[in-house]
Amino acid sequence: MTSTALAVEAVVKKYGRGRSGVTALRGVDLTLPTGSFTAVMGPSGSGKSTLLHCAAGLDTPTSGTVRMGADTVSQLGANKLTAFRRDHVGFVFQSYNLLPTLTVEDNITLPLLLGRRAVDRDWLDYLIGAVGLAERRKHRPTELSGGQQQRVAIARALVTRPHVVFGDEPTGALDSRTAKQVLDLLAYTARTLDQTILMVTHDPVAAAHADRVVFLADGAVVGSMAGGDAQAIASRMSSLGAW
Ligand SMILES: Nc1ncnc2c1ncn2[C@@H]1O[C@H](COP(=O)(O)OP(=O)(O)OP(=O)(O)O)[C@@H](O)[C@H]1O
Repeated sequence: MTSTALAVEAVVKKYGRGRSGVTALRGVDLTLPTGSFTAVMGPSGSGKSTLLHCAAGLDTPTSGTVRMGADTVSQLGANKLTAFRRDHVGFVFQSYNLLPTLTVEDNITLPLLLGRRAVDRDWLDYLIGAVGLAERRKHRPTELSGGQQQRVAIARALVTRPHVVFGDEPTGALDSRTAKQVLDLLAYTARTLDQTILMVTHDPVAAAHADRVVFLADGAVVGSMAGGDAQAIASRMSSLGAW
């Protein structure tokens, strides 16, 4: 039986109030089974980043609930939310956000250090090997290519064995060949490590690496597609008036 890693239920997000207020999400439901790789696409301003931020506990919905594992994330106060994100959520952003003074290995284990958790050496060795950086573990980020730096960020996102890894345009800064390697790595972690992934992207080629693409328009889910190729995803985006 598949379990649910993330459940977003009836999430509404409003910014501001009154006439200048903006409703960015209008009652979004989204369920991610454990080990699934989901891409979120939609026109500019459709609410993709807002959804990612609310789902990941970076922001709080105006109403509705977000559950991850046994926790109702949307009900946690600020301090508990910070600890929850550190211990149970992984992030991969377009900018790699690595600390330049730390080695590859120390960047990867930083979330454990911050959470005062022990480093599982076997898991660390496995991850460094899986992201193809076994020869680079003592190197610093400036000695690595963009793709290698993003692979460090992916290992760092996985090191806590999070409920969900959230990606915000994780390949936005990479050339297409390197982007493919990073996306293949994300798909591999979903398939072989049962890691659940939610990725926001503008790129149909990137979205095609996911098992499912969810389309947002004007703050609402307007459809989804499983197993579509880049062309099918692009034509669905065109029908939403995205291009
Ligand atoms: N902090 C904020 N204050 C007010 N309005 C906001 C804020 N953040 C987002 N919005 C508005 O909410 C709506 C959704 O924005 P969001 O950034 O989630 O869209 P997006 O689909 O990620 O867009 P893009 O693809 O351009 O990054 C937009 O109308 C945006 O202007």
